[in-house]
Amino acid sequence: MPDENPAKPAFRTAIILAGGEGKRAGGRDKYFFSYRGETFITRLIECLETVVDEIIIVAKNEEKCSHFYGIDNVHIVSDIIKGRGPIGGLQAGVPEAKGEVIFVSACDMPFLNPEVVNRLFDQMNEYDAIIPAWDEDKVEPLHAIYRRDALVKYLKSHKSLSLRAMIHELHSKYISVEEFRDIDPNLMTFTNINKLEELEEINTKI
Ligand SMILES: Nc1nc2c(ncn2[C@@H]2O[C@H](COP(=O)(O)OP(=O)(O)OP(=O)(O)O)[C@@H](O)[C@H]2O)c(=O)[nH]1
Repeated sequence: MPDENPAKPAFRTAIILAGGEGKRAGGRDKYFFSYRGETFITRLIECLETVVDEIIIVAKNEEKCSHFYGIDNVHIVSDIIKGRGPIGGLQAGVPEAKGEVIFVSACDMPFLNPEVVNRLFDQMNEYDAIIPAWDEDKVEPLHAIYRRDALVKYLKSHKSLSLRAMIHELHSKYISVEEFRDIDPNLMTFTNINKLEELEEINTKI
């Protein structure tokens, strides 16, 4: 008899970390930077809604993101304690996540590629985290997949606000970014814009 109830794929959450001081951007909110008239945060939502079931935006200032209220499957939460960096953002976002697996994204990645995100989800298996890596020293923990339970456990007992310490403690698998060149030849998905000059450059050159 055919299987009438095939295994449902795991519910997927994306967390966009939209806080930070943006010192290198002159104190500006990078998620409101625009690429060709569209804000980074809108571009991220448009990309991620094609590959996850819900999106959680963790904002330093929830009010500033209030125009995203009402978008299907997009939730906005505030940092519980401000100024703790990305780990602080995760402390607010992870408890809200319904997904067993979570894509964690920075807010300053305007060229996020949904196929790359999908491929990361496909690698999950028995690991706590799947982290793209350029080499041993340069890794992409804010363009990575995490198992929710592992994050919950880590965030309950962590002693450091360092992302590097977190991925070191988790059972992480590192994947060379080169694995994604077939779908994103220039690896644009990993581009992150920290400075006004970099913003100007992408809007004039690309
Ligand atoms: N929710 C939340 N996100 C944060 C926090 N700190 C950093 N982030 C996010 O984490 C990502 C990486 O942050 P960075 O670019 O390293 O730091 P930044 O503070 O945004 O920028 P700089 O001050 O220039 O270092 C960005 O998407 C930030 O928005 C925070 O305290 N809360």
